[in-house]
Amino acid sequence: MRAVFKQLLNGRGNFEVDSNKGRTTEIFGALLELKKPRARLSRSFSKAKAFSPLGEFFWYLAGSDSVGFIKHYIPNYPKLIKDEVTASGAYGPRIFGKGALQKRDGVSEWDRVIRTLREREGSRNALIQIYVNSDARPKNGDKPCTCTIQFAVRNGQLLMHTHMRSNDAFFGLPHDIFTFTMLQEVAARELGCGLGKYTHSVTSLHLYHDCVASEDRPANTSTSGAEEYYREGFHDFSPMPEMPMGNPWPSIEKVKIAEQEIRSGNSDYVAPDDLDPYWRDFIELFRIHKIFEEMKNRKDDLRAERPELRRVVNIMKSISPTYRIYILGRLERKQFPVRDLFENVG
Ligand SMILES: O=c1ccn([C@H]2C[C@H](O)[C@@H](COP(=O)(O)O)O2)c(=O)[nH]1
Repeated sequence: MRAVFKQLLNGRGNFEVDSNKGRTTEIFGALLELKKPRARLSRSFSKAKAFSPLGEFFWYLAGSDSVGFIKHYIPNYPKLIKDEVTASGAYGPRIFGKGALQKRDGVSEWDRVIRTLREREGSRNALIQIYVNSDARPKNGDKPCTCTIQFAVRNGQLLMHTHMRSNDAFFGLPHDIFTFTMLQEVAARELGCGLGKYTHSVTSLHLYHDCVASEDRPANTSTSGAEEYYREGFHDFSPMPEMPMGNPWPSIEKVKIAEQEIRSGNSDYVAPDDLDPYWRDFIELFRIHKIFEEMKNRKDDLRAERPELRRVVNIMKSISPTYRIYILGRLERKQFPVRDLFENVG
């Protein structure tokens, strides 16, 4: 993130481009390489998001194209794709769907790719195409930005390469890196391989000068947000915990059920006892997100909500310290003095 912002804010050879979503500074033909894909959360105090990428990751895993689902994590989503109900360009059905879209008789693209690599490690064919030519029709408001994701096994390590036609460096890139490197780790565990590097190429990697103001996206936040992030200096690149060994799908299925229950209203959901803490943490993060949403929807003053905050703090104490900064960052953004939280809530 630092390298990308540095290049976009000061670098030579960038283009200034008027897109249909606003004026941008663009790097044309970027190649990013993450040697440690678990360091997928690039954190500063002002920009530390975990809830929305995690929600988006489970939206993919669920194979869903429901706008109602993703709106819970990214409120602005319907505006971005100009549809309130169905995200026709959603990645989940294209990766995990087994139905008509793929016309593959019950085998998802994901399963085909895993099978391909099981049969022949050297394959250059473990590729999932996301953007298809029929997406290009002019009136389509939801043209996928990701063209392909591709997996390969080299020296016993599972590598992944994504190609995107278009990537918003401030809002989109952190989400895309998070979700795709999570998919990489799922594939590595499923195949019993080590986790190799993640590479990510983008035709147009850009930063908006002015973006349309909305609840989630105040006007002109990309450039100034990137400048602020860059200037801030505090960046934590410590990796996320490692996904437990073995086939991750039984645990993923449990978290998918939990996520759906919590999103539908049950913020007291109790995670199954036999679930590894790695996966249980995600359930607890979904609960915290739900508690924040309930408070927001009731338009309550956060400071007056001590019992709710107590619940958040208790959950926070029970999960990996990795995620604390996101919870505290969320409270800060709501102008809740974190110091008070510790003094008054414990
Ligand atoms: O996964 C995604 C989806 C969208 N975008 C951004 C890239 C563009 O700024 C915008 C889509 O606009 P077009 O490229 O379709 O004009 O959304 C991303 O960064 N990542």
